[in-house]
Amino acid sequence: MAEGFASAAERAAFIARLPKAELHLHIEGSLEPELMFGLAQRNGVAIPFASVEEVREAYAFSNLQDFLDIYYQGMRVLLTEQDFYELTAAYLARARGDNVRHVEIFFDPQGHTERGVSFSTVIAGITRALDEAREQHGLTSKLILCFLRHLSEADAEATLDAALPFVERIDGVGLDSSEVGHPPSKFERVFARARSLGLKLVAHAGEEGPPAYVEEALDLLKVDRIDHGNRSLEDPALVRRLAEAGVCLTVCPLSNLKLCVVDDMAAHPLRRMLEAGLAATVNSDDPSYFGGYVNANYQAVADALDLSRAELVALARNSFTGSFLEQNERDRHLAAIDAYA
Ligand code: HPA
Ligand SMILES: [Zn+2]
Repeated sequence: MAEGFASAAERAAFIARLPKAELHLHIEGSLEPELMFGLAQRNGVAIPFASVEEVREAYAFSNLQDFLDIYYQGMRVLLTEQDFYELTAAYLARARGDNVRHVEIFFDPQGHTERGVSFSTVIAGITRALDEAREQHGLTSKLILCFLRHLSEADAEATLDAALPFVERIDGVGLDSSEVGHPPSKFERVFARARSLGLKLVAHAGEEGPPAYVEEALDLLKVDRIDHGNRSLEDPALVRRLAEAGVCLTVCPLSNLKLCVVDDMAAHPLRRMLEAGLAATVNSDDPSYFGGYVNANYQAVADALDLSRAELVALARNSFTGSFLEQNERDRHLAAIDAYA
């Protein structure tokens, strides 16, 4: 047992009550099978599953694309403002239950607008739930619009145009979907425009793609954070650069296992990242599809790697220092972690 914990149960209780932020969460990836069924029925959308159990059985993936195919199919049940509200409210309730104090949520507007759902419908439903959580529970949030990298840069530009009337509600842009063959360089111009609008910038890189994609995200897109970043470890010079610049990595242990980015949780690189001085964090990515929300991710990787109290505290601290919260807000959360630990 790692230093400081008498048992696995004691570590689980420590994780459960540790204040944390979640920085890598696709709201469409929090669609639980029960809600998928309910919305399919309410909206008259056909889904190729007979039961909730059948849906869960379909969640066996051998790579990112396997997952994406089912993820885009799942989101087809989301049609109305109320649907997006219920989706987001359900995630926020789970996050609160995990003692998450701040969330930075991705959404994929192109997955909806291409089906005829308007940008305003999507953003109205999501922000209604975010505002409610802030007012009722003090759970703060930022919203990050992701461009689908398997589509063209022109499509991303059109999506940024569609976002302009709502830019006050959007804190940043990101890049997700099929990574290999769609390098960050493909989106250099649209990221430059987002930057000129004052938006924060993030990108998925080094999940399946090579370390060079992480470098491109830094050099060409000028991102503030790297989502995943696992394959950075293959390049010692890149590791040194990320560590020296304090670039936050939003790591997703259960996602990595489910998408075969790691073969075994015991081989997960999280401790190696911390030992290399990287600002790694723990996140759930698509919790409904990958088998757990943020505490389940901390739990799975902490058990497999026998993480210590100090390592868990470092991960939680990194989640706030890597967030887009204002400095005084970050300091308030860091003080809460110090008081708890
Ligand atoms: O883990 C992911 N990687 C890339 N695209 C995604 N879209 C949702 N989740 C993911
Ligand atoms: Zn992701």
